[in-house]
Amino acid sequence: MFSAVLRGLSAFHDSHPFAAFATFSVIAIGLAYAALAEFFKPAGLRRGKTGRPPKLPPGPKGLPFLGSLFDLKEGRTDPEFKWLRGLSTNYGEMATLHLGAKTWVFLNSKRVVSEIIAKRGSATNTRSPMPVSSGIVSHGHRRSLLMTQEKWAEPRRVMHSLLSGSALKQYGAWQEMESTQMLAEYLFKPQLWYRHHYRYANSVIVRIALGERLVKSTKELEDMQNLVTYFVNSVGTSMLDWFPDLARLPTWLQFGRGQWDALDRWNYDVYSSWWAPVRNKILNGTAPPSFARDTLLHKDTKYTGSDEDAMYVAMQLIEAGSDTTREALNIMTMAALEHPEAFAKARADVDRVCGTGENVRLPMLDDMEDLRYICAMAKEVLRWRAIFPTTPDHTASQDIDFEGYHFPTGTGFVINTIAVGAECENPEDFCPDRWMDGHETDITHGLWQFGGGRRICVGYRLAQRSLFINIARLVQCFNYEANGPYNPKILNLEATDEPFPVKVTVRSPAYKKLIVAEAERDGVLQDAKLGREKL
Ligand code: HEM
Repeated sequence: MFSAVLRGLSAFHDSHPFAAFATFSVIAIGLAYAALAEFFKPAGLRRGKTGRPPKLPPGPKGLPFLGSLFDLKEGRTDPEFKWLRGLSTNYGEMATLHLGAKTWVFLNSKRVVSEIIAKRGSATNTRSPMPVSSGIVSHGHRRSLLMTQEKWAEPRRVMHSLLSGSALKQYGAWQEMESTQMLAEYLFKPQLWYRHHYRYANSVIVRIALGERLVKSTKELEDMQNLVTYFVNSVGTSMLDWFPDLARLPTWLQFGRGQWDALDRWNYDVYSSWWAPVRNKILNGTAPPSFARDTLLHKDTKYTGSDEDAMYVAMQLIEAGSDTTREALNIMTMAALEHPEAFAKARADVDRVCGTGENVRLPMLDDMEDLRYICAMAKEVLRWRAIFPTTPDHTASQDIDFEGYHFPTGTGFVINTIAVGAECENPEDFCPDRWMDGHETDITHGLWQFGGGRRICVGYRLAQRSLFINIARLVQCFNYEANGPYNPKILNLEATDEPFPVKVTVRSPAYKKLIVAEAERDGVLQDAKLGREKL
């Protein structure tokens, strides 16, 4: 039979050589396409561990092979986030997207986020492989944010002990002191308001992680901020991240590999320049208390990673902790320009608790229970303009059945924070009052901007306290007005220079006096007066 087919093909080739060539080519291309399509089939279209066929929510069809990759790229950078909003209006609470060899289900409502990310957290706590962003540009150590479950458990264990419970009390004093310095910097250099946000955020987390107050030049700080921006922008921009099997090819066949290796080297050098002096002091016994000294490099804590792992854990904490807090304070500034009525209400709340005139004092972290409008404002800042329009994927480590759907192992779940944040009345308005529900002091109650489940942001309590103390003090002491045209939807969060034009002035000479006195008492007045070259 087979030889008869061969004889027939041979005869066809002899009699019609051109037609035969065309036919064979079409067949070969078809077979190659089918083989590749099978090899790169998105995770959500495969059978999972139970062997049952998938049943997924609806979603855009996308292109062959690439799926909706182009839409995702544009959708996450559009200042209006129309595409991300559309996923909710067009497909409902869940929308399935095939992205290269991955399948991500976008969770568009609080209800499904709570069901999948929180209630089923033990089955949705890993991440899909990202060879570039969590491997190549991280010197093979992987970014904690993107680590898969097996790799992540150890760094998460040590980070957790650092950022919860009693440790927060100790950090509170540092947060208040750095915040006082920030107010003084606002006084002396109001035009650099955005840099003061970064110095504050960076200084707090550097002190926690490495034990010392920040002594870095503007250039070093900019390097660090740029590094984070490049890293964040590297996530999902390479085909290797969407087709992780391609990372098994020889490196010379991996398109664009050179630029990722260069980013890795830069990253490694910047990290080492921050880490090495601290490590040396720890080794020769002269280092002050810190997460690095007392946890990562301390023999009693049994941290199982290598020295280099420790560096990546400490430095990633600094990365994750400083840029986000800085960005949130920039969003607060935009809210002050756009919604002066909310700003005035917040100031009245602070004045009620901290007084005015002769008896005025700065708000402290202990005022949180009494300053609930400020707590609500911190939540609204994060809802109103999302720092992360989508969270990283929470990938299923087992098959999941939910409301008639069957999600196979390997399906990723992503919180669409734009759609979820718009589940309220007049979502475009900046309205802290919407959070005055008795849960103001619990920043994750009803708010998914820190992610959720077992991968919830390690630093959310620290971040909450930073936002609280700084929002309370800034609304109390300073006035904001626009200093030129701007677009309220474009925050330029990545900019190292002024992201939008703002004129900041101190509320009155009495507040100037208060800030100077407090900065002097905390011993940070001189630091605040220094030029930005060394702080
Ligand atoms: C406004 C401030 C912040 C926001 C909006 C934010 C947001 C997030 C989000 C969305 C995630 C992913 C969560 C998930 O996958 O469900 C995350 C993870 C993380 N965040 Fe934050 N974050 C902030 C501040 C901080 C701070 C201050 C620190 C450190 C001190 C920090 C450290 C981390 C780390 C280490 C992870 C990785 C957690 C893991 O994968 O297990 N973040 N953050």
